[in-house]
Formats: sequence, structure tokens, C-alpha cells
Amino acid sequence: MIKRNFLLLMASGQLSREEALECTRCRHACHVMLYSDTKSQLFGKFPIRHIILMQMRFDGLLGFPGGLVDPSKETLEEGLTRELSEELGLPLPISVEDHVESCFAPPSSPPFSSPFSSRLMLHFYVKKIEEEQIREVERVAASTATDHGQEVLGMVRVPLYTMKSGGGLAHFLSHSFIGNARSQLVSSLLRFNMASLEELRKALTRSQEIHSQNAESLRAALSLTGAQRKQL
Ligand SMILES: O=c1[nH]cnc2c1ncn2[C@H]1C[C@H](O)[C@@H](COP(=O)(O)OP(=O)(O)O)O1
Repeated sequence: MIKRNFLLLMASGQLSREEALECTRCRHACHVMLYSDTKSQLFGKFPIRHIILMQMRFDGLLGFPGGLVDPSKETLEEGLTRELSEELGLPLPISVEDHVESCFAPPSSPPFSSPFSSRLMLHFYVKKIEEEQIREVERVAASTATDHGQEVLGMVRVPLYTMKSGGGLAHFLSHSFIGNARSQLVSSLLRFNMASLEELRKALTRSQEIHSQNAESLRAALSLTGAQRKQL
């Protein structure tokens, strides 16, 4: 059983932190999912359960806070802590114990990277903090963080609930994410028991449907710009 799990892990492309650091010719990027538990409810009836922070990046994609780190100059965790102070505006030390997974970035990441740039190794961390700390991060990130309004357009929370209308997690998952950020989110929700396998399967299936509907509405919006051009 252990061997089977190990083989599955290898097939999934996951590397240990140490294995990943052996790639000295790679660029390394570290990102973190910060979360807290909460008892609050949306509209007084949908339990929010956990506050999970992601961000709207400068390129319009959703991702986690973090960035590029040069392991020859600093440890991965020092680099990630430095990136967090720029993006979130306050010290939030990340340690080796918060490391969850490392892997090569998918070939399409980032979307417009040059075929000549060296391979990108992604290191992912998850850190649980208090609800009050999460609220403080949101306040400071939007007011004093140096990257606010530049590299980071805003912090966003991940809705874990599903409303009668279907609104919630499925819509969130249907947005566009940088690199493997969507997989990082989904696997962390499972790993830390924040959503069940069944909930995630349902939400992701619904996300695929929403995606096809979005394609329709994009076609409609595009045809609108065509009509406007003719009028000019
Ligand atoms: O959240 C993420 N999950 C996985 N990969 C990511 C995430 N955010 C970015 N990336 C990839 C793609 C980026 O080009 C590199 C570098 O990250 P970034 O945060 O853009 O780094 P800098 O701010 O430029 O240092 O990682």
C-alpha cells in the first residue's frame, strides 16, 4: 500500500523540498496558502468554515501570495517571508514545517514565458493562522503593502460553500489561475480536510459547465465589439 502511494506520488510529479532544491539550474518560486477557521456565516445561514486567502494578480490571474526566490542567496522560507512582507505589508514568518509540496511548473506556466528561460520549480506552503490575523493581513495588504495596486490588485477569499443557486466554490474554481495554483488549492482543501472529495468533484464538474457557458458569453461580448467597430 505504502509503495503504491509512493508510486502515485512520483507519477504526480511531486518532489520533496530537498529533491527540488537539487535543481540548481531551475528558477525557484515559493507561494503560500494562508488560512484560518471561522464560525462566521454568509447571510447568517451558509457556514464560511475557513477563510482562505488568494490574490488577484497584476496579470488578471488568481494565485497565492509569494514569488521568485534565489536559493543561492537565501533559504526558500526566508525568500517567501520577504515576498510576503512586500505583498501583504506585514511580517509573517514561514518555516520549513509549513512546506507541503514541490514540483516543476506546468509547461504553460507562466502563460507567455520564453522557451529559452530555465525551468521553474514551484514550492508550495500552507500556514494556518488566527482569524484576527487573517483580517489584519487583509487590512494591511489593502492599505500599506508596497505591491498593492501594482503586482497585487487585491486579496480575495475562497468561497467554500455552495448555495442553492450553485454559486460559491464552483464559480470560484472556474476562474483563470496562474500556473498550478488551482491544483494547489484543490489538493490543499483535501489534504487539510476543508472540503470532501465528493464536494470537490461536484464543484469541479460544475466549474467545467460554467467554463463552457463562459465561452458562449465571451463569444457574445466579442461579437458586440465587432458591431461597435462597424458603427465607427
Ligand atoms: O500561486 C501560484 N501557484 C503556482 N505558481 C505560481 C503562483 N503564482 C505564480 N506562480 C508561478 C508563475 C510565475 O511566473 C512564477 C513566479 O511567481 P510570481 O509570484 O509572479 O513572482 P514574482 O512576484 O515575479 O517574484 O511562479
